Amino acid sequence: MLRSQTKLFALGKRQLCRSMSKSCDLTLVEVDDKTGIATLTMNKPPVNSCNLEMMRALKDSMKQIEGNKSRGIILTSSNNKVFSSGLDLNELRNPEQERLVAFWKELQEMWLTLYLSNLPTAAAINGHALAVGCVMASACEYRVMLPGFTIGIHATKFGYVVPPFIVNSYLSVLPRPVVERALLQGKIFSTDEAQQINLIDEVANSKEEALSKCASFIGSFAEANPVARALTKRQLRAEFARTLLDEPEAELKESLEYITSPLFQDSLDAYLAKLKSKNKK
Ligand SMILES: CCCCCCCCCC/C=C\CC(=O)SCCNC(=O)CCNC(=O)[C@H](O)C(C)(C)COP(=O)(O)OP(=O)(O)OC[C@H]1O[C@@H](n2cnc3c(N)ncnc32)[C@H](O)[C@@H]1OP(=O)(O)O
Repeated sequence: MLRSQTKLFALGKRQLCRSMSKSCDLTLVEVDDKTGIATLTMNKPPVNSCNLEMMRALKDSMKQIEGNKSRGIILTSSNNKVFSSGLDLNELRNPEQERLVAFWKELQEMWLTLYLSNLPTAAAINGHALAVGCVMASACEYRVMLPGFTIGIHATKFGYVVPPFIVNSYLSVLPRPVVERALLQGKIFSTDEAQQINLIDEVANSKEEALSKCASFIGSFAEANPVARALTKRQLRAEFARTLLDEPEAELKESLEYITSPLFQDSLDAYLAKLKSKNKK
């Protein structure tokens, strides 16, 4: 702990906060003293799956960064193979009602916090970004990805209906016909394919380069008035966030009904068994 803090200071970075779970720091926030840009690192082994605590940690970290007058947020991962594997599927399997409600509300709030952040946001995608991993990257304003990884929302492949706000995440970066085809096919894109359709903005050859490209993007707003920028962004994005801003309870109800249905639970069982069996072969 002390050694890593010393290293952060040597790099001219301040450690703003750590969101702790019982056994590890779920998120790490470092602010570059020179640029004022905060790097928010997802740090939930093994694959940054988003359970209730992880999404709460992400939301709290983003709010803390906004409150500390940082100039922008770069979202990345401490795992050099996986940016995020999306929702923690164990949260959806035979869920206890109270926890499921808290979990889904946290997903809604985490997404709104990122999508409507007052600050410029960028994702340094240094590993696979699947399902909600892709949704988080798409909620940022800019995406830089390393080669050799995959990104996409493959929900329909394993029997999940894609909720409207997740559709909207895609719609804010991709043209409608591309979104329709990608979601209906459950398409997972390689880095090259993602660049071709503009799901990502740039490719970088290392995490450092990705962080630097994200920082340059955030720096491009240096001349913009932060309040005018934030309010304009909110106006531009409000339409896609409307369902969750106006009717979160209705979206929650619809999702809970679907998640607890035998149809969903059966396909989840089969999918989880397939995922686990991969490691037993
Ligand atoms: C209108 C009605 C609305 C209804 C709405 C309801 C439906 C909502 C659905 C919305 C859509 C999507 C939401 C999601 O995000 S679902 C999550 C989907 N994610 C995945 O399918 C990712 C699966 N994981 C992988 O493909 C790979 O793990 C990886 C990310 C490519 C990494 O590969 P790896 O070889 O490095 O690691 P691996 O050995 O596979 O995994 C390590 C252990 O982690 C477990 N694990 C992986 N991903 C998850 C996950 N998402 N949740 C829980 N657990 C996960 C994996 O099983 C390994 O465990 P173990 O070591 O074998 O025990």
